[in-house]
Amino acid sequence: MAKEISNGVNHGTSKPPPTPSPLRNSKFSPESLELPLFSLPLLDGPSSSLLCMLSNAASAYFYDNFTLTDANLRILVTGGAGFIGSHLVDRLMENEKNEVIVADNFFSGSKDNLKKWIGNPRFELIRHDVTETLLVEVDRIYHLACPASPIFYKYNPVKTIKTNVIGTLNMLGLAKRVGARILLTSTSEVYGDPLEHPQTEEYWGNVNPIGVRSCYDEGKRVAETLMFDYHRQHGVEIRIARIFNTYGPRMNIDDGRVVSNFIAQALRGEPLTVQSPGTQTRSFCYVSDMVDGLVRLMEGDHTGPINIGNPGEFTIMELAQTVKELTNPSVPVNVVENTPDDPRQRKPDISKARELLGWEPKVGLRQGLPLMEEDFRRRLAIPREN
Ligand SMILES: NC(=O)c1ccc[n+]([C@@H]2O[C@H](COP(=O)([O-])OP(=O)(O)OC[C@H]3O[C@@H](n4cnc5c(N)ncnc54)[C@H](O)[C@@H]3O)[C@@H](O)[C@H]2O)c1
Ligand SMILES: O=C(O)[C@H]1O[C@H](OP(=O)(O)OP(=O)(O)OC[C@H]2O[C@@H](n3ccc(=O)[nH]c3=O)[C@H](O)[C@@H]2O)[C@H](O)[C@@H](O)[C@@H]1O
Repeated sequence: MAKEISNGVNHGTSKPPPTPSPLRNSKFSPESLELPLFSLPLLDGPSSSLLCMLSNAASAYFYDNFTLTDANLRILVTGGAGFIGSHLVDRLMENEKNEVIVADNFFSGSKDNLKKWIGNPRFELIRHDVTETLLVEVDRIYHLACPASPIFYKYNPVKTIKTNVIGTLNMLGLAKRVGARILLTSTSEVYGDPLEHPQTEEYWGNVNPIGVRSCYDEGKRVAETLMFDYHRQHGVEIRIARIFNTYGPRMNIDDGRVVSNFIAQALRGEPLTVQSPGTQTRSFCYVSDMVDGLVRLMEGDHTGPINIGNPGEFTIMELAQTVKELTNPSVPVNVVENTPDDPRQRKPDISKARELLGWEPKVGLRQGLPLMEEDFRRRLAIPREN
């Protein structure tokens, strides 16, 4: 059972949940709708299937006839206390018609990231582990819950794979039951150590199934499979984003990812640790661009998978030199040992995102790094010297 921690109010089972929002809209007329075939047979018992039919049908009507800004949506964000999740919550809460529920176990996320929304009547925060079932009446599920830094996901690999597999199964079960649309934040790691470059969505990947990263990359691959099986078998409306390295304010300062490591090291005057050989490449997407892509994918018409990332490609050594130049030119750059199975190259082909979502990133690395540096300076209490 989820423990409620926000607003001093129990938002769990003590009061009946309001009707899903498309049904709450006064212009909705269920009689005028043809119910979709995929809601049959009644696999979950009559009441939930009926709810699913009505909600799916209502959504179809609703989105054909109204612009997004007219929508009253109740939105669940799993992993919403984390880095990308908390920025997504900010974006969703900006629309005053939205209600947002965050479910997070705070493994790598923090209530601090959401503090500006705590107490807002349109916002609820639930301490909840997605490996347990959750019942909330929602229209949308952004399913982000999963540690993303390799250090965090390798810390307890069995838990990581449970989060990816059982957690996604639970969220798909919820989506099916309440007729919600669900978006999975998958990863470029499904391409493994890619033999095709740049990576298109058609590429099936080159992944080690038994390596130390497998709990994460194979876990996400199974999560994608589950999404498509629920879609084909149960008609659940799905969206899959394949996210490429994303950076920005609110990353955990010591979470081990490369951009946060380099900025923290530069600010502390410590050597930047380039893991060998330093010629491996990554493509870095600023978090506001990522959130924009996720919302467009969720509200668009395409299941995906769709790559969302910045196609600008940098070697890790180039990244270190750029951080050094922008943040602290006096720090040394050291080459240190790498970890197993580190992908040698990564760059998204974003043709699909451009064509199907009308999306492309706007913030370049040299614009984004200083924004992140400001946030890290504030949190580390290292003011800029004039
Ligand atoms: N940031 C990136 O570069 C990147 C790249 C590819 C994919 N992604 C995906 O995007 C999502 C968010 O990544 P992020 O960078 O914000 O990571 P993050 O670690 O900051 O956020 C993950 C959130 O999920 C929560 N969480 C973890 N396990 C949970 C569980 N079992 N139950 C409930 N909550 C749980 C954490 O506490 C945290 O708040 C993840 O699914 C990640 O795989 C991120
Ligand atoms: O884009 C993705 O799909 C994935 O990107 C990252 O995974 P990874 O690229 O391995 O992230 P980092 O730990 O930031 O490493 C990037 C590169 O920097 C190197 N690195 C890392 C840290 C460091 O201090 N120095 C350093 O050189 C690593 O060896 C690696 O080559 C994310 O952390 C994953 O959650 C995400 O799924």
